[in-house]
Amino acid sequence: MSVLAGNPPVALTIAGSDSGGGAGVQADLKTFAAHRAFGTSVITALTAQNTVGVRAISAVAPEFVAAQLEAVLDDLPVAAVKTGMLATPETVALVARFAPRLPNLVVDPVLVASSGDRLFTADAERAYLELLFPHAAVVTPNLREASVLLGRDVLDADDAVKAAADLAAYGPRCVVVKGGHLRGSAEAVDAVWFDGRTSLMTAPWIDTANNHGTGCTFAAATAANLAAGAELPVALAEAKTYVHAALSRSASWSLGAGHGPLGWGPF
Ligand SMILES: Nc1ncnc2c1ncn2[C@@H]1O[C@H](COP(=O)(O)OP(=O)(O)O)[C@@H](O)[C@H]1O
Ligand SMILES: Cc1ncc(COP(=O)(O)OP(=O)(O)O)c(N)n1
Repeated sequence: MSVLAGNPPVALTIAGSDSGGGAGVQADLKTFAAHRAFGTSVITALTAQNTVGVRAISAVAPEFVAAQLEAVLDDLPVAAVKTGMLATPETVALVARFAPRLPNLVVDPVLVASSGDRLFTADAERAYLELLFPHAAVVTPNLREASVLLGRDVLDADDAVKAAADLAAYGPRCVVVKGGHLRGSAEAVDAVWFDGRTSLMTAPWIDTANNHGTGCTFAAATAANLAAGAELPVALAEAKTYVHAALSRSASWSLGAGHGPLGWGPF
């Protein structure tokens, strides 16, 4: 048994609960643990969800989200933060007010689950752009989220490159437009805008239906790497490698009738 010398880095997820354990807070805490970060959580919504879809959502009142944030931040040395499902524009505004206390802020603007179920108030997405993006170290929309945020189609790698640059105008230090829903390529391609330049980040494509929670896992791994002191480009590259490994581990599992979870480890 190995014993850690000193304290582990502390990471915080501000996100919704996925009862099925594949996405949301559950995915984030498992990802933090796999990175040897001490995970803390502020829950913004409960979802009754499984590998097939989302059956019901109950948003947590913003005052109670604030109470959770105060409790964690008043006591624990949080070194990086990931936001996932924030559910309502009121909660986006609240998290933005806490931004000065949220170091290394990774914003995954969760709007719609891959199952097609909405996870954020319709037509209120500008709250993300105007209130939260300016505080982010990195924002990580998928293709559909980039489309909704920009009000135009983002369908292929060229569109993703342009979208990353356009979203950067809202003030985050870095933008990753994730290409996990691009089809017909041997590679999983993401567009990254950083320091005024756009590049592509790639990994071999894993052919599996067990892809529920890839976005949560990527953002949480990035936050865990930042909490451990990694520079942003390294944090992103290592998160990409980790998602690939986690997808490989669970590729042949059959947990649930729909899109199954990732193998975060140590399985
Ligand atoms: N089948 C796959 N094989 C390899 N990488 C993947 C696969 N699906 C998604 N990814 C990667 O997982 C990360 C999350 O992307 P994506 O699935 O688009 O996010 P979301 O879950 O938010 O829709 C990205 O780095 C993407 O390239
Ligand atoms: C509670 C909760 N949060 C986030 C998601 C979306 O997860 P994500 O990894 O972005 O994507 P998919 O698994 O839907 O592809 C969720 N479903 N539930």
